[in-house]
Amino acid sequence: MIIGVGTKNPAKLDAVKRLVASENIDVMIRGYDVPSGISAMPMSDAETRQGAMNRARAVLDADPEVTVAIGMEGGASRFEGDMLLCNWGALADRNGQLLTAAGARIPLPAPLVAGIQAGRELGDVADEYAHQHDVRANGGTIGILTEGRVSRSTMFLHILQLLYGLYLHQDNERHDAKANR
Ligand SMILES: O=P(O)(O)OP(=O)(O)OP(=O)(O)OC[C@H]1O[C@@H](n2cnc3c(O)ncnc32)[C@H](O)[C@@H]1O
Ligand SMILES: [Mg+2]
Repeated sequence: MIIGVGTKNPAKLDAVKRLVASENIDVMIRGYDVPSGISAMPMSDAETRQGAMNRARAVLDADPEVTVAIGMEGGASRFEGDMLLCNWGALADRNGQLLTAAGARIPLPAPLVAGIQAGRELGDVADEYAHQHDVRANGGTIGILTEGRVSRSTMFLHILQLLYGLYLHQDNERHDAKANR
């Protein structure tokens, strides 16, 4: 069985590796450079979730060998005067199932908000803010802002645990429905 992931970003792929290891799932993980179909810096929950769903569907289209596809997308979302870091994941399978789940959210500090409001990508602004290179592929903005307590990979792992749990739950529901017929 092959799990296809709609990214080449190591922080996101690491989250999938950690899920597979912790759940003891016997699969191969493949990363695909697929389009998210949204802007490079999504500015709402709706757009961010759409990006995650688009990536998952695009992976199923890209490789017929993939049985389950995952898309992960990061973005920002306005909430009561704050700009929150927001992240979404999507899981799609060949039976037309499409599940989504969101991750932890924290307000972005003013310098980061100013950067993305000026139309820049958060990853670039975060590099400058933290004086680091390629924050997006390593601990992520959430890692910087939490002093390493929660990395981008750990945040996405949580989303993947939600998705995998939801997927198992759907499966159980289907079996129960069949048994009660
Ligand atoms: O290669 P892909 O999978 O596209 O990975 P990415 O790092 O570009 O991540 P996203 O497209 O999901 O994120 C959309 C934008 O938000 C930025 N971003 C989101 N979350 C971030 C985080 O925790 N740390 C750094 N940048 C982040 C990212 O750099 C992009 O500009
Ligand atoms: Mg991107």
